[in-house]
Amino acid sequence: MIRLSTTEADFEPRFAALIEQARETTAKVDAAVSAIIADVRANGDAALIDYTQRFDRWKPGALRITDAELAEAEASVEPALLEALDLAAARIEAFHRAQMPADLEMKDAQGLTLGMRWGALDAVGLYVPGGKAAYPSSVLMNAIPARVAGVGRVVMCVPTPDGVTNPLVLAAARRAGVSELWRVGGAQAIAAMAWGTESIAPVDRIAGPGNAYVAEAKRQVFGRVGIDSIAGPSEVVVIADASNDAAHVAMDLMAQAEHDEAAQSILITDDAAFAEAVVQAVEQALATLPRAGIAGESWRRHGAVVLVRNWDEACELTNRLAPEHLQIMVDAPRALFSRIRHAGAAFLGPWCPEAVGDYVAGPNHVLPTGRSARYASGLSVFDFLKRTTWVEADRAALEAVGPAAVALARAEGLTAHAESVAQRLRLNRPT
Ligand SMILES: NC(=O)c1ccc[n+]([C@@H]2O[C@H](COP(=O)([O-])OP(=O)(O)OC[C@H]3O[C@@H](n4cnc5c(N)ncnc54)[C@H](O)[C@@H]3O)[C@@H](O)[C@H]2O)c1
Ligand SMILES: N[C@H](CO)Cc1c[nH]c[nH+]1
Ligand SMILES: [Zn+2]
Repeated sequence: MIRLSTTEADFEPRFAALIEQARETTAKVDAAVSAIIADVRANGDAALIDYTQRFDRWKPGALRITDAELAEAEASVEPALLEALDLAAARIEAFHRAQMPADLEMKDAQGLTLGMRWGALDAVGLYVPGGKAAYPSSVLMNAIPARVAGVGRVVMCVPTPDGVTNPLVLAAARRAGVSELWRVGGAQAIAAMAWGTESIAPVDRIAGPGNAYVAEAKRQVFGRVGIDSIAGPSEVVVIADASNDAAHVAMDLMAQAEHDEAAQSILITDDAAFAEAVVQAVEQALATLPRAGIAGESWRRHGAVVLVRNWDEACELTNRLAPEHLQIMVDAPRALFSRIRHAGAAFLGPWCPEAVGDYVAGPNHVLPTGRSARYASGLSVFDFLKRTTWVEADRAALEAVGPAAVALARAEGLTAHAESVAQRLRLNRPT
């Protein structure tokens, strides 16, 4: 963990290095990932089985998880957990249904009718992480928007380390309407969904979070398929003033740190004593957390406490960090939020820990990382929809706008373009 203060002379290079850390995570694994993708393209299922043996420590007899296994798993989950899953699912569905856009149709002054029609993708691949922890919540976050958008074939890949399948993951997949479930993880799963293998038919777009290997693999298959965003190792920036409980802030930082040694948790505050209280509280938390190994490593390697002179500085630094998650725990958090341009998702006020967004708030927890929140957004129904624009014209409409099209086509030297309009209007060719 590093301590930074905007009053220090060497602040700028040290802060720049902190920004780079998150980007470097996926860059470090790019060669390993391209080799895995090439192998899956060449050797299909055999490569998937080989990598599962190597990275997940077991050899699958069958790659696909059957409907019977899904039903059996669901039956084994305690009812209280299924109720929690259903509450989360209902809230996620309500929020994503509210996102569904309307088609557009307008008739303009020249008499053309112009439209934009939304349509669902045919087949999508969802990655649900499962290396260091199982993520039933990520099943819901991935699959519900896909289903709400109207996707026909919803494929899901999840690693099952040591051959152990998490029953709640399977229950979530069943309830969220996943059509095919495969026990494959990592870059090999992304390659399989992008290129196809003997058993897994390729999809049109891949969504979902994962570790550095998964995030880099999505980046590398982009173009062959669409992707949602680079949703890699988790990140949080907490902007907090001294009125907060240091133990709460420490736990908010550790909530992301416990995902992955590569995760990044950053506190920005204007109070030096509060900063130290949070650092102490983090140490205390690490003494009790079951995942202290991962969280401690993440905190030591990528954690930071940044002391600022004022909230203007906090906003500027946050915009440069473009974190996946931002918690704002100051007076009038909305006013400060209005000055934030780059963050995947924001959580306002002391009663809104980010973990509420991970599970039950409703907005998606699959969010851009590695500073990609500067240009990307969290998963939504829009990742499973695409637009087709359309135009309808009658003779009068073509007469109104056609001559301008002819003039522009001739200016571009594209005679067939010009003629396709001109002949309809019986215009004369230029001499
Ligand atoms: N950004 C988001 O929206 C979001 C949401 C949830 C989780 N996450 C992140 O997802 C990640 C989950 O990571 P995880 O590891 O628990 O599960 P994971 O499923 O993402 O990764 C496990 C897979 O990684 C591959 N792998 C591991 N070591 C490898 C190696 N040396 N070489 C090649 N491949 C290797 C294996 O194939 C393994 O199956 C965390 O980083 C977490 O922070 C992000
Ligand atoms: N915080 C993660 C996104 O970075 C999502 C998650 C799932 N379960 C718990 N947390
Ligand atoms: Zn989380």
